[in-house]
Amino acid sequence: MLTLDTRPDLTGPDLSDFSRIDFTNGAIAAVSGGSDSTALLLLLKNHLDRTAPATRLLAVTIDHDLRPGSAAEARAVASLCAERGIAHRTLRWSGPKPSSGLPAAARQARYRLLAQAALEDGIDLILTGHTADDQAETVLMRHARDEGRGLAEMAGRGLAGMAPATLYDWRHWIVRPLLGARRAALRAFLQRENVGWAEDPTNADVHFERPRVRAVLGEDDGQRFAEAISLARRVATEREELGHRAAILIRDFAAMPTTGLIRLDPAFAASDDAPAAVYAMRILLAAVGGVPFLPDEARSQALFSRLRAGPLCATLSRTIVDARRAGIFLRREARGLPLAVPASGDVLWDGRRRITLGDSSGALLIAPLGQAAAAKRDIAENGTPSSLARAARAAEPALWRGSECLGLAGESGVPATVATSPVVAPFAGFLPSFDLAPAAAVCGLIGAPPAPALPFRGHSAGR
Ligand SMILES: Nc1ncnc2c1ncn2[C@@H]1O[C@H](COP(=O)(O)OP(=O)(O)OP(=O)(O)O)[C@@H](O)[C@H]1O
Repeated sequence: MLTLDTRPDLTGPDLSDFSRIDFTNGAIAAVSGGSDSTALLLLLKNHLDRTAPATRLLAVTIDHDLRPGSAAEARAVASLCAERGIAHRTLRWSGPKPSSGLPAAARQARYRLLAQAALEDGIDLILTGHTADDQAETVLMRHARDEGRGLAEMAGRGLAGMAPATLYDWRHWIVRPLLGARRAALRAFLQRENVGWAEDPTNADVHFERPRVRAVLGEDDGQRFAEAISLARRVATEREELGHRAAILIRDFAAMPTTGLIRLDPAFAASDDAPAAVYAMRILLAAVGGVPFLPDEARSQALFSRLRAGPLCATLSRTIVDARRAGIFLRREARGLPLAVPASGDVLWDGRRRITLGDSSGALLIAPLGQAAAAKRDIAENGTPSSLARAARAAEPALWRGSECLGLAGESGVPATVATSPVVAPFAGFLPSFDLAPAAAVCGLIGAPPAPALPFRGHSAGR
């Protein structure tokens, strides 16, 4: 099981956090030029020089183009890399910047550009310099949003903080080898090495939430820091354990009788492990609805209690839950399905399907199959109520030429160049390593491609 290493001190050459990472296919170090990521770069370089000097190492700096000094900071990283014989690239976030939610948009752009560099250079592993300080700040910020709950109470899963590894876009592993390190220790290391770093003025700008939390963390004697880290450790362990139990329930009780329709055995609602059942249900609701986040816990609990009480039909997370004697059926609601889009390129459709379209004629469209076309299709006789199977099919993506429906991908009449593959919606963008087990269970259920194995020695996907 992956847990946070909170050793407060580290010295460069003895840093052990790299030793379990599999560098076979090279690594990208995400280096802003700040102290943490500069230390990451030098520690990593030392480690690779000692253990695997032939490893491909690429440092990537994202120039967010938000401050006048950002290009110069990127150049400073480039010259440090040149001195140390490390390949380096700068990628610029060009285009319009939003007037609100800037930190979140910058973060999104940063990951997108890092992934672009990874793709272009054929390296899947990305390392960032997040530290134990970042972790404590993240946990306290999330906790502040969880108003009304005491720090010791059953905490939301977000309080697990950042995972040691997160799969981005179901493709690139982002690993955070310095999560156990304190920023002060990293700065001391850089000072010993005589290497400077850039100070980002936004880090001290109290208009932003993180610098405010950072200031609070610096106020006491490390008490709040220690509490936040130990909370994160505890919640991370609980979250992984709950995920494993939810995965077992999904494997034991869930099936997909037809595309787009999930059936839970009625015994699911009678499960002894109600917390795991609610968690499994939240994950399935998000997956069926094509939503990147889990539905609200309290509403999900209420729905689960009603499921225990008997038949119902309810909607949550864009998913219709239809519980009857034949089973508990989940399907995408018809409301809010995507409008017709031209069939070309690579599309994430409705958050649920990755569609690759080889058509460049411009004559084909992707749109929901719809009720009329679904009514004309044969439905397999497998005990599933045909009305439910048809309703689920109606919300599936189909290929159209004008008003003529060519059918669903994979059917005869649909060009073989059109391929569709299911997506595990709540984890498709970011899959924290805490959640590997339930993600693997949903993958198996809906036939999505498995997540690439964790880049740690001795680990495989799903554990
Ligand atoms: N502009 C950037 N270019 C490349 N990587 C970045 C950039 N900004 C952040 N990162 C990566 O994300 C991590 C966490 O980001 P955060 O914003 O906390 O760092 P920072 O304060 O900008 O810099 P540092 O972590 O180096 O002190 C960094 O350690 C780094 O690995």
